[in-house]
Amino acid sequence: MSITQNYKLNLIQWYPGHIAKAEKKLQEQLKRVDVVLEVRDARIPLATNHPQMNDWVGSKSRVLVINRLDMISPQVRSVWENWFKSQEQVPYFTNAQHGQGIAAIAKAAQAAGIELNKRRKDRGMLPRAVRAVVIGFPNVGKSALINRLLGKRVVESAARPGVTRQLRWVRISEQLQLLDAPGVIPSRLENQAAAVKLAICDDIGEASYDNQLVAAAFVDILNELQETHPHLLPPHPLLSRYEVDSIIHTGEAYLQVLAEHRYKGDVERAARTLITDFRKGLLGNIPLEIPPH
Ligand SMILES: Nc1nc2c(ncn2[C@@H]2O[C@H](COP(=O)(O)OP(=O)(O)OP(=O)(O)O)[C@@H](O)[C@H]2O)c(=O)[nH]1
Repeated sequence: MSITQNYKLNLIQWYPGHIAKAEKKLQEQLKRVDVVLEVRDARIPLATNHPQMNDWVGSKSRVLVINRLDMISPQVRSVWENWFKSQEQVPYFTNAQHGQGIAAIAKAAQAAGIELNKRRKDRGMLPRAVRAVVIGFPNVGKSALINRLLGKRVVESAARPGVTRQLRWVRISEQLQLLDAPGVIPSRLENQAAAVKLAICDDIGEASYDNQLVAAAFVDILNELQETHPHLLPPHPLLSRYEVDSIIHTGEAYLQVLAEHRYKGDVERAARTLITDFRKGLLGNIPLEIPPH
């Protein structure tokens, strides 16, 4: 059992109506496509998986995109690659900000079209372009991925989700067309260990939370990983940046010590700085999850 499961975060639940509405919108999008491009955050590939995903995708083809490749080390990428392989899944690693790995995504989606058109031909139907949608948790890089696939900006990156508008198809190639709006997976906050990781990575959408609890959980996760997998982390990431090491402290105690050392005792400022520095990559490439055994 992970340390973070002991945290009771003050995460505000989405209203049930809100979740139902988001799920309905997602279903509307999924209904229209042959292929689902599912985007996850490379720092937390498991917390950015939704327990209902298999049901939603059903028998459609699925391309598993692990985005923010630049935020994990090559070693961490490699252990995830092996783990997904052991689960009989193929992960496609991307950096949607700079365009790495994008061509392989388009190719994988198009490959699904070959099967599709074989079936159509058998039924005497004309071939058509394969239809796809990009889905994922808030802020994982869905819009950036769509824009990269298109090679131009059609979707406002970082636009707030929830605005209803007409679904439109955009053509990526002769063989592939894409819904221009990404599908947002509604947060499920029952799993607090996953929720805290989503909050640390800013992948949780419109929920509010206690910065100090989130920052303390971050330090606890980091300490745990430093003990179990030191070779997968940068050496002493907090000591290097703040001149105070975390390893001898609990997350909560570390915030106090850091606040005293650098922020005149302002614990909230220490917490916000920690989270922001992590999100900006200023602490180095730190994964918050490594594959389970
Ligand atoms: N470092 C890094 N940043 C990325 C990457 N992909 C996207 N981003 C950035 O992450 C932020 C969120 O990206 P978006 O494309 O808006 O994410 P989204 O999933 O569409 O977000 P919502 O609209 O909130 O659901 C933006 O500032 C992007 O520039 C990546 O691979 N690496």
